Amino acid sequence: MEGNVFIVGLGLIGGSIALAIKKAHPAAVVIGYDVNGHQLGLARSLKMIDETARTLEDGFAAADLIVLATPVMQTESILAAMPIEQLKRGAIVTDVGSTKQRIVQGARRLLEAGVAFIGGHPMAGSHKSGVAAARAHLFENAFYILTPTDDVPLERVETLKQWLSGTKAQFVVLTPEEHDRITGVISHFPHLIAASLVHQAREYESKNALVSRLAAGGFRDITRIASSNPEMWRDILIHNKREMLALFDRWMAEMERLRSFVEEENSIAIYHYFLEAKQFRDGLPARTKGAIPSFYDLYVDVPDYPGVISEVTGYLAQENISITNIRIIETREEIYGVLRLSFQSEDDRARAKACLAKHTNYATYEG
Ligand SMILES: NC(=O)C1=CN([C@@H]2O[C@H](COP(=O)(O)OP(=O)(O)OC[C@H]3O[C@@H](n4cnc5c(N)ncnc54)[C@H](O)[C@@H]3O)[C@@H](O)[C@H]2O)C=CC1
Ligand SMILES: O=C(O)C(=O)Cc1ccc(O)cc1
Repeated sequence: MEGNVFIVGLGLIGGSIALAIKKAHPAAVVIGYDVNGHQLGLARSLKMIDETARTLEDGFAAADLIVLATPVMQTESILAAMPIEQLKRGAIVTDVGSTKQRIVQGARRLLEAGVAFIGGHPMAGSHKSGVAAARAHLFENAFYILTPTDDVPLERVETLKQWLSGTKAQFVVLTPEEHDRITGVISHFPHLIAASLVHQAREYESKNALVSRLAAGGFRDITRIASSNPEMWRDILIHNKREMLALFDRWMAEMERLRSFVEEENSIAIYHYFLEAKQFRDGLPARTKGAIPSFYDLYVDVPDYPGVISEVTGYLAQENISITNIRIIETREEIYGVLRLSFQSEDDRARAKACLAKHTNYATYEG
């Protein structure tokens, strides 16, 4: 597609969207703006954007597609101040915020003026922030939720999907209310729980320094998301306050129930509690695309020396096994690190496992 795309907020998500748009639409001109001059300069020097806008107004006036990739509170303020009369006729406005009701509500003034605002939320990301962590493939295989209101013609939604086709995400249309309810339970509330578990461990740590040294395995898995950006999550929780409060009530009632099982040493109830949770979790569509993007992961214990990643990827390349994602997980011990390789299919993962067993003695396990 051709035209001007204006991306406001060149961080992890804005940068990744810019890369995906440039990849799919080389003829488009991607213009960027960020209040942080360093992020903006970096995006320009990494060639994620073609131009920088001097002011927000300059960018808005030039754009056929406007992508607001700022933290949710800022997105609300930008929408409130957007000079509607200066927008191009037919321009589409979207955002990438993790919450939707307040943002779509804030965009009502655009919708009332006939501007197509289509709320968006790519359901993938990272605990990292900033443009340096942006990747064109960040959203590959992930769900990308769109929340158009009834006033937006379907054909505009299709145009937006085409603009975003380079994300290789799977689009799902929901109402803003459905979006906030679902993401509340699977994403927002879990961040809160993860942070609270870390607080609990930290309190114990003050009594026994061994706590953090022994914190491994399950604790690290369940608290990974506590390393996310605190400002971003503060704003998300406030935006989705209504759902959070409802979830707090349910969670506390659930904890009371569970507490009583333990207090009464009700082994049958405890066993069933774990069993039912296991059955539901094991049955999540991990083999297809879940709400949290899932891949066929293979964990490889690799010695911590330079070049080990290219060694591993080199063997896989020799056998034409393609990797959709690669990540180094925090080193668990001094000598070994864990490399997480993601594949598109079970078959690719099995081939990779066999390939690495043939060429190396690194332990592998599926995740
Ligand atoms: N980080 C993640 O994993 C995901 C984040 N999101 C959503 O994407 C949005 C952006 O998040 P990230 O890219 O992670 O954050 P980030 O911190 O990496 O980037 C945000 C950028 O917006 C800029 N910014 C802030 N206020 C601005 C303003 N008024 N005008 C122009 N630029 C401004 C900041 O300087 C920063 O460069 C948030 O709304 C978040 O809810 C959605 C999916 C995943
Ligand atoms: O890294 C993780 O597990 C995340 O939770 C990433 C993420 C963060 C915010 C979103 O709105 C969607 C996905």
